[in-house]
Amino acid sequence: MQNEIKEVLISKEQIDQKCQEIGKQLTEEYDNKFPLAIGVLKGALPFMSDVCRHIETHIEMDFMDVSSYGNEMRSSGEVKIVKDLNTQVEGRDLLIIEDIIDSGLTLRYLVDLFKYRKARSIKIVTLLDKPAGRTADIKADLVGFEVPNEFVVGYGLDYQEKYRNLPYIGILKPEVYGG
Ligand SMILES: O=P(O)(O)OC[C@H]1O[C@H](OP(=O)(O)OP(=O)(O)O)[C@H](O)[C@@H]1O
Ligand code: HPA
Ligand SMILES: [Mg+2]
Repeated sequence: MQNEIKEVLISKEQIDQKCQEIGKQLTEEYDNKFPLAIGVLKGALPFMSDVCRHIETHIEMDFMDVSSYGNEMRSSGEVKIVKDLNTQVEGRDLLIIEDIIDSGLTLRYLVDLFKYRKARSIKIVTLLDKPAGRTADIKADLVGFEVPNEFVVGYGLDYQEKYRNLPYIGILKPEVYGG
């Protein structure tokens, strides 16, 4: 698996450090507010797991499984809900946890959905932001790292369901995707 990576963009140590910093900020922001932290599966799983362990105030956790990339490197443009929340969001302070904002279509869809469901507040934290990919109008409240306009994998992010278990963020060798 490791020999299929062309370049490590963000190391495990950088990610660990960032999770600590973001956890500290979220602790201050949500102290005594009992927010609902919503992990967007599957990509956000490692980031949510690591960042939540640095939040030192009560939070509730739920998950939404949405998919728009399938096995492709471009968004299909259609966000499919694979699994909805189990929790009512009306009147709640929501913290959406994402691995990456690329086109922004996934988050645009989710934010509109949670507004319609009458959330009290909605904030977005994302490990990665790829501004050059943006087609929808959406911005995160907290961003870990900006990434260039390349397809990245690792730490939750997949190419054809592989590489999610890498501990760092990297770029694949072109031959892996037949480039
Ligand atoms: O800003 P966007 O262009 O919408 O891209 C971001 C979304 O795409 C990926 O999910 P994907 O649909 O691949 O599902 P997955 O998390 O299960 O891999 C990623 O995990 C984000 O949720
Ligand atoms: N890598 C993996 N999954 C993604 C990406 C990416 O760069 N952008 C949106 N989903
Ligand atoms: Mg994916």
